[in-house]
Amino acid sequence: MESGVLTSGSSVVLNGSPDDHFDLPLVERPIVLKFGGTSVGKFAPEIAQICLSAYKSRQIAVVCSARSGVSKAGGTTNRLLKAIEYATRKDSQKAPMHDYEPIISALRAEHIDAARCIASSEISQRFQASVTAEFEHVEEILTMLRKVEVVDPVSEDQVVSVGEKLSSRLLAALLEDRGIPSRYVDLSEIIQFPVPKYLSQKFYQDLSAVFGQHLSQCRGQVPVITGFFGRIPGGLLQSLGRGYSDLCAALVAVGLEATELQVWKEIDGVFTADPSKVPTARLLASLTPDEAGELTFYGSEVIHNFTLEQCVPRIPIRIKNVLRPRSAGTIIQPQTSKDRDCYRSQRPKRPTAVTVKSKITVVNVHSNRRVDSPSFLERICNILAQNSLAVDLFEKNECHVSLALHSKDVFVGTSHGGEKKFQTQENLLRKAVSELEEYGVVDVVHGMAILSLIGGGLKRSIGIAGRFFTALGDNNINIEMISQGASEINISCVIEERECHRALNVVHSELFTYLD
Ligand SMILES: Nc1ncnc2c1ncn2[C@@H]1O[C@H](COP(=O)(O)OP(=O)(O)O)[C@@H](O)[C@H]1O
Ligand SMILES: N[C@@H](CC(=O)OP(=O)(O)O)C(=O)O
Repeated sequence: MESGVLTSGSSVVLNGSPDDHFDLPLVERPIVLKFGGTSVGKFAPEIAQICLSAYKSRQIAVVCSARSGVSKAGGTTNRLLKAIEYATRKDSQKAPMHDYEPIISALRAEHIDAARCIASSEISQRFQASVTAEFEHVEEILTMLRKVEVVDPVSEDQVVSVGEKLSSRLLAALLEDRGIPSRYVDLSEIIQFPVPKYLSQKFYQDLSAVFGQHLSQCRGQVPVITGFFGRIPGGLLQSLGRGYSDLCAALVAVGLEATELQVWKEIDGVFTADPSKVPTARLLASLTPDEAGELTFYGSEVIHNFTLEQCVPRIPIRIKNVLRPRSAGTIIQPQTSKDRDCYRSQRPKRPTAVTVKSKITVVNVHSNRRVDSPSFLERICNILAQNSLAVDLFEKNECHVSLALHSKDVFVGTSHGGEKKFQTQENLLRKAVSELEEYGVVDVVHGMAILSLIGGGLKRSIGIAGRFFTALGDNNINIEMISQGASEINISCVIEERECHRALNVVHSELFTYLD
């Protein structure tokens, strides 16, 4: 088969071995490489080199997020969102510090400056012209928004999508510059079919098939794809939130029946603990999708949940480091339910990783016994649901319930004018607590963290929980709440947030020394 030719596949089978899921022979299935914002922002030439090496031996497709500088917080997406916020402020004409123009000028200058790594002046000029045109369009939208002083989801998406459009244009230009036939692929208006109100798995299956068909047109060229896709009524940002480019890469991988999705970061892969907090943490060669999902949920977000959901059980995901491309990274292998049972029985009887999730509030409700035990639980769940409060850990006995909640702003709807409405979790909690007080004495403890031990082998391991809690106790780390059972691969407890760094290290040296 011709190098770089992509073919789409659309079969979807949810059981059987991973290779049974595909129509295409192995040789025709590409690798999808996804690059995050900080990597594209800092290491575009290194990324071009990675693509070149991969392209020499395989068919590849590339997905890019918007450029960031040192951190995602100061990245293109955040600054475009800030520009929208300034444009729609009611006092935008009056307050010079809320002028969005300096933000746009700086972004334009940075993108033009990024063209420095393109050697060919012709390719560089073409890229720079696209930067100018994209920002002219952004300015037109922002001028309109300044007049109406409110943002609608379509305009928000149009502005935000420019981040991914320009990073993908940059990488496509760089690949062309390095002699790889490449094609910039804009997915920001790819959805031309009815979108259901709730984004179901069927919708994602249809979408990945559409991506696959669209990309099969890149005959003989490496597609460099915007990690932004749309249009979704209500907006991509509002429907999915941040991290959508990981989802996009997963859907591209499914649509192209990729042999592997490689998510390139600035870290070697998944470690036994966050290496920025635990210096002795070790790189894990492999991880099950269940373990990766638990790790992500409980604070170690190395891989986005969306990506896992779409790739599992079909496509392996490999986390790799843009700065150490020769390192094999960490692979998350798809598993069928049969594999899972077999794997669990073979998994070492020890934990895989320890993680911490901060910004936790614990709510304890001691029943006044005005309602019986089952109704007590039902009322509590209703109050939480009515107040849009999600619970991370839940413990109950006959007359006592403890809840651990992660504090974040909660999206509670859109006004008639299209304005997004958020509530801080604190406000939602205050209201919920006043309602819970009808059923008992409520106390609220802020400044907590969830410490979790994750591992496929935990269920069959005797004595691990004991060593986990003893290590904490021996080091005077107080445990506010314990939970084991909701997931058989996770043992969690709630501790004070100020102790979480120490707790991670204490638990790591007690339970992960087998690696030394
Ligand atoms: N178990 C873990 N293994 C690897 N990284 C972890 C783990 N837990 C937390 N992290 C953190 O996740 C981040 C992963 O890196 P990266 O994805 O490149 O950063 P970003 O989230 O800024 O894109 C790092 O900041 C790392 O400290
Ligand atoms: N640029 C988007 C999409 C994204 O997924 O970014 P990253 O791959 O850098 O996490 C965001 O900031 O949310």
